Amino acid sequence: MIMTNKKVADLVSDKGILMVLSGPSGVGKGTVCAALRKSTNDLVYSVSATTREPRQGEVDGVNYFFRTKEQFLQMIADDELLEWAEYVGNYYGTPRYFVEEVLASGKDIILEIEVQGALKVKHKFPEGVFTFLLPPSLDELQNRIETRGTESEESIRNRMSVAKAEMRLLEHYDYAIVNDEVEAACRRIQSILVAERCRQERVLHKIKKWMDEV
Ligand SMILES: Nc1nc2c(ncn2[C@@H]2O[C@H](COP(=O)(O)OP(=O)(O)O)[C@@H](O)[C@H]2O)c(=O)[nH]1
Ligand SMILES: Nc1ncnc2c1ncn2[C@@H]1O[C@H](COP(=O)(O)OP(=O)(O)O)[C@@H](O)[C@H]1O
Repeated sequence: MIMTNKKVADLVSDKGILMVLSGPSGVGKGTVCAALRKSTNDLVYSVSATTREPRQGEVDGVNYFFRTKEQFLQMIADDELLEWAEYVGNYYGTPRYFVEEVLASGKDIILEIEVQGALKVKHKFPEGVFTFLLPPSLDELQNRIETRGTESEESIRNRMSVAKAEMRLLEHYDYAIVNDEVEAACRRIQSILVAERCRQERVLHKIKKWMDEV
């Protein structure tokens, strides 16, 4: 059958984009994701499971699925997690089915996860888009963790030392964004998503197949 009437736009838009957003504790990942959730309807946020205690104001099922260590280990055993990692004494993991469903429905999804988990996702989803959020400076990073007021002195020290190790893994990411100002960081992430939707490799095989058929 001649398929010259088929719309190219329909051809190229099927699966959504998986974006991973990493960055040191306190850089503003949560703040930037919350702003993106408000302003961008077609970007879905993946809610992780964790064994850490909820902070004041955090809601189960919105910020995280708060689980006991036993429950978390059971999720691993049941293969319910796309990836998981231990970070400063707690477990964190991404529920797998939700991510798969969102991508299959054609929507984009953002995973706010630390670097070990991000590298595991990269292995499973090499076509994912890996973005690293950088602080304007290390002093400002420490200042942000301190002003957030959620961590003990020990937790701040641990997070700052992990931060330096995490920033050394920047080379594994596709994009680096400085979170100097929240709105500007959001605009940069939205621009990345727009550009990635047009990335030639995402559509090339479909266009080739279509051209072979017409
Ligand atoms: N690997 C992995 N890391 C996660 C996940 N969810 C959150 N994280 C990361 O775990 C780290 C600690 O998160 P959190 O306790 O909320 O502390 P914060 O970064 O200081 O706000 C951060 O780097 C998060 O991005 C997940 O599902 N998997
Ligand atoms: N661009 C920014 N400029 C100034 N303060 C910021 C900015 N982004 C986030 N913050 C503040 O820094 C602190 C840490 O942000 P948060 O989103 O909790 O970081 P993360 O999720 O990366 O640990 C919060 O108090 C937040 O209000």
